[in-house]
Amino acid sequence: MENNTRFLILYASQTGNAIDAAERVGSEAEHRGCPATVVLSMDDFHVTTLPNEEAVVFVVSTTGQGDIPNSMKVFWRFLLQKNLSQNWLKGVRYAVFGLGDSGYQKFNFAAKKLDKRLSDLGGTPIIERGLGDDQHPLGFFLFGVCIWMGEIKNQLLTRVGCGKDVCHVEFEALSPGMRYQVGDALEVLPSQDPSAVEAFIQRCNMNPDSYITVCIVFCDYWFLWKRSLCVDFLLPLSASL
Ligand SMILES: Cc1cc2nc3c(=O)[nH]c(=O)nc-3n(C[C@H](O)[C@H](O)[C@H](O)COP(=O)(O)O)c2cc1C
Repeated sequence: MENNTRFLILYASQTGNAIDAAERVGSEAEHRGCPATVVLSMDDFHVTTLPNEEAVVFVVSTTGQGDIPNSMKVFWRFLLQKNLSQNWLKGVRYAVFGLGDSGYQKFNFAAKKLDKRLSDLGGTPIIERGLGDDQHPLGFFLFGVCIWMGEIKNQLLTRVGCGKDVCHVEFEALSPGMRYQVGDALEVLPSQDPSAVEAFIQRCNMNPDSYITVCIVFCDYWFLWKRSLCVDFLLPLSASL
C-alpha cells in the first residue's frame, strides 16, 4: 500500500466475534506498518463514500437463517440499489472475511452475498474471500487472519462437514536447502519488531535476559487471539517456552 492510503476495516457483528476479528486485523496491519488503519462498524460508516476508499477489508458474520447482522442493514440496502453502476466501486480494492458456522444450511451467506455484490459493482478483490467456521477445531482464525495477511496459502481439500479437515498449505519463505519428509513437523514462529520488544521490556521494567512463563488461556475463539498476543510480545524474552 502507498504510504498515504487509508486502510479501512468495516465490520458487521451480531454477537461480537466479528468485532474481535476486525480489531485483530487492524492491530496486525498497524504492527506491519500500515500508516492509517481505521476499524469501524458498518453502521458508523457513510456507505455513499465507499467509492472514495482505496482498500477495505470487510469482516461480517451471518445470523438468523443466512441473514446479515443488524448493523449491516442500512449499508446493504444501499448497496442493493439498482441504479448503482457496474463501475461504482471501480478503484476500490477489497477483501471479505466471513464468520459463520457450517452447521447452518446457509453457511456464511452474508459474506458470500457481500463479496458478490462488491464485485458486481466493480470492486477489485485483493484476495479470495475467507470463510471462518465456528465448527473448525481451531476456530475461525485459521482460515482468516493468516490468509488475509498474505503469509500462507491455506486451502481446505476435504468437504466441509465431512468430519476431517485436510488442508493444502504453502509457505513461501522456506530456505531452498531445507530437507523434509512426509510426516515431518514444521514449527512457525512469529518474527518480531525489535523496537516494539524493546519498548515493551522498558515499559515493564524487565530484564531482557529473563525467562518468561506464558500462560495460555483456553476459551473458544479467544484462545488463538490471546495466544498470538502473548507470543508476539514475549517470545524474544525467553529461550524456550
Ligand atoms: C442465532 C444464530 C444464527 C446463526 N445463523 C447462521 C447462519 O445462518 N449461517 C452461518 O454460517 N452461521 C450462522 N451463525 C453462526 C455465526 O455466524 C457465528 O457464530 C459467528 O461467529 C458470529 O459472529 P458475530 O458474533 O460477529 O455475530 C448463527 C449464530 C447464531 C447465534
